[in-house]
Amino acid sequence: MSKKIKLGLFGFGCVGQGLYNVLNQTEGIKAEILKICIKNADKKRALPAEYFTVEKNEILFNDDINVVVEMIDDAEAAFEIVKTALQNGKAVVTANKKMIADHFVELYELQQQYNVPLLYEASACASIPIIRNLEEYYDNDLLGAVEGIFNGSTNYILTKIFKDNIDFATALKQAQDIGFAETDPTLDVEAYDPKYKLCIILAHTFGLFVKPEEVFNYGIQNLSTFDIQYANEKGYKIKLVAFCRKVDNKIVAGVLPRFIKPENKLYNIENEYNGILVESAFTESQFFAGKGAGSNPTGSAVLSDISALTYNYKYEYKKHNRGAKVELTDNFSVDLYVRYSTANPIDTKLFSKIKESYANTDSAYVVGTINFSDLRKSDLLKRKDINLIVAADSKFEAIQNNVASSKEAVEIC
Ligand SMILES: NC(=O)C1=CN([C@@H]2O[C@H](COP(=O)(O)OP(=O)(O)OC[C@H]3O[C@@H](n4cnc5c(N)ncnc54)[C@H](O)[C@@H]3O)[C@@H](O)[C@H]2O)C=CC1
Ligand SMILES: N[C@@H](CC=O)C(=O)O
Repeated sequence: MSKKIKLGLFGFGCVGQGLYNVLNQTEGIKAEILKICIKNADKKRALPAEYFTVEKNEILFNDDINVVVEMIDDAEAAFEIVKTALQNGKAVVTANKKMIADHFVELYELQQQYNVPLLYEASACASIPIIRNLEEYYDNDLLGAVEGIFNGSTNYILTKIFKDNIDFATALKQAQDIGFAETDPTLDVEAYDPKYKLCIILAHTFGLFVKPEEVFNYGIQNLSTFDIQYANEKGYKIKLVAFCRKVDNKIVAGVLPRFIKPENKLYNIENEYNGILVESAFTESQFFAGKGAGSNPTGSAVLSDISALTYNYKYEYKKHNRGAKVELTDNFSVDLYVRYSTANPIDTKLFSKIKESYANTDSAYVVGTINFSDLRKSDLLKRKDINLIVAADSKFEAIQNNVASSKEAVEIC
């Protein structure tokens, strides 16, 4: 795109205002905001009224606007906006991971059909430039795993709980007030938001398009003081970790809380920061960290995409287009801590090996090896008196034989 960038924005909330700020302060890029489509016309805003409209077609069918930037909090409305913009030959930049994950294949096809770029660096871990790195830097490397902290709000909450002794509800309220949390914060707390980001990462890491429903997510909604005490006694922190990893030529993926030891790079990733570990055959291991939520950091990722459009950058979905033949599997084992109430014991036959167990009058836990596929079918996931946390040194082992191995007796001490 050699001509000057004329922007039409959708949404002027946390990210929209961040983009406005960074555009005003940056040097070099020639981009001008022509119109901003908002939902609520009555809100007081710092810009002159002529910038704003509530009529989306004033942007979507405006011939002077060549780039649409979508930053609203409604995934379905966002999809309609993005689809129409692409169909009208307008390049699109979006921060909306839910919209992308829910409509990934349609969005991929729209880009091919209309030959217009759709860029979304801000959608996965905000200011960390992970998508373009997976596409470009790791073009010819052999990626083995990408995992890390993909959600700023839950990391902020966990940091406040572990470092500042602030309770969950207060920390969540703070994350909402600063603008880190989604409009529906259960998307953060129950790990849907990092799962949407993981769906995006999976496409650019392994060439795999998956529906969000196919990917497992378990958040920090059931975290109790018992779990926090257990972590503190062991010298661990708890972090919500998204992972995708090639195991025996299949891909294991999901989001679950994990106990993190001090020597793990994720241990010192605090507040709204995210951290991403990339493992590949040639680089072996690399680590990226940066702000994963917030107004200017996310605005900066959007700005970077707008800038990339000036040199005609588009995603080529290289791993997918090379014909990557990989699929998701649940057939792997993981070491899991399961905390439950003694009044309602769990079926310990689910574990092929129990490594640790404990019970007091109210609460009990076991740490043991569990088949992920059995876990997904079990009633453990529905119970509110239970919390699941991946053990600190757990590996993802492929299960060669699906027949449950002999169960070891549980010793409650
Ligand atoms: N807040 C953050 O740190 C980050 C947010 N994102 C994503 O960016 C998007 C925007 O997030 P925020 O700015 O935080 O949300 P926000 O709630 O602060 O702002 C969204 C704005 O969009 C407006 N809106 C809703 N529907 C609309 C429509 N049909 N037309 C025009 N305006 C409409 C709302 O009234 C609101 O003002 C979301 O998809 C979010 O997941 C991505 C990375 C980081
Ligand atoms: N709600 C999200 C915002 C950024 O993607 C988060 O907390 O990470």
